[in-house]
Amino acid sequence: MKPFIELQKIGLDFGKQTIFEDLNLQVEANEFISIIGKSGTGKTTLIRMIAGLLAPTSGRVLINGEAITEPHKEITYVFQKPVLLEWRNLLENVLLPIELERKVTTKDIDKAKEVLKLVHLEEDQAKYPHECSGGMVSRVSLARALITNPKILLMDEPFAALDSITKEQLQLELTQIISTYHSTVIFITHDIQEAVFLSDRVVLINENSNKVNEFIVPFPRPRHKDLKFEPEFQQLIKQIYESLEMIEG
Ligand SMILES: Nc1ncnc2c1ncn2[C@@H]1O[C@H](COP(=O)(O)OP(=O)(O)OP(=O)(O)O)[C@@H](O)[C@H]1O
Repeated sequence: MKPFIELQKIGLDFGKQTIFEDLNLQVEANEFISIIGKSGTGKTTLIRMIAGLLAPTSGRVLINGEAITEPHKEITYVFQKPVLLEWRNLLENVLLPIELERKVTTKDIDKAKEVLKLVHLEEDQAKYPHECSGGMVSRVSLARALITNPKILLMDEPFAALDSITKEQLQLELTQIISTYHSTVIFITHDIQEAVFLSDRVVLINENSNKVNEFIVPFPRPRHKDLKFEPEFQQLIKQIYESLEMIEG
């Protein structure tokens, strides 16, 4: 079976700086993978290429066997720093991707309310961004990504700025949401525990941004937060940590 997302022999230079030399990666449909690597290894650059926002210098990015040359309708990008429009309430912010394409219908409004409910913000839809906590802003950003039913969700450290309790709640919500939406997810994080808890596979990349190691996460879904205290879970974190230490030197 051909992979849903395939990076074939990717090379990328920014001027004299080589970011990728020969990166190969395959992602199956409905798979959740996390990418971990030291700051500056090219993780954001990698998902910008998958999003069609940046062309590789050599090699190809294929989605469902077709080369990506521009932003793709079925891909949604959740940024590191969520950007909400301050003059629009939360419901209106969630509706933005639809409005940029066409006239909003009552069905769209119902759908926006449904995704806001999924992220536990149904009571807050009339609030404005300045009235929201960091966790709420991240939830709105996730709801806005879901309204288009994306086949592929690219998430760039979406929870990095949150406190650990809020982060944990959002991780649990994300696992539930993904099982409802059947999206394929590529998730960037610096947090090994987060990567293991959320993913089917954790991919480590190094300084030359060539994939160096990957770890299959064998725990069945749905995953409960107590999984984090299981010895097998801790053992896998240790293995990834040691592998990361080795590639970072
Ligand atoms: N548009 C660009 N033009 C030139 N250089 C760039 C551009 N975008 C990124 N870079 C450089 O490419 C390298 C990789 O950047 P990238 O943001 O992908 O790293 P990252 O692994 O996501 O880092 P972090 O973990 O800190 O977010 C960095 O050295 C960065 O300065």
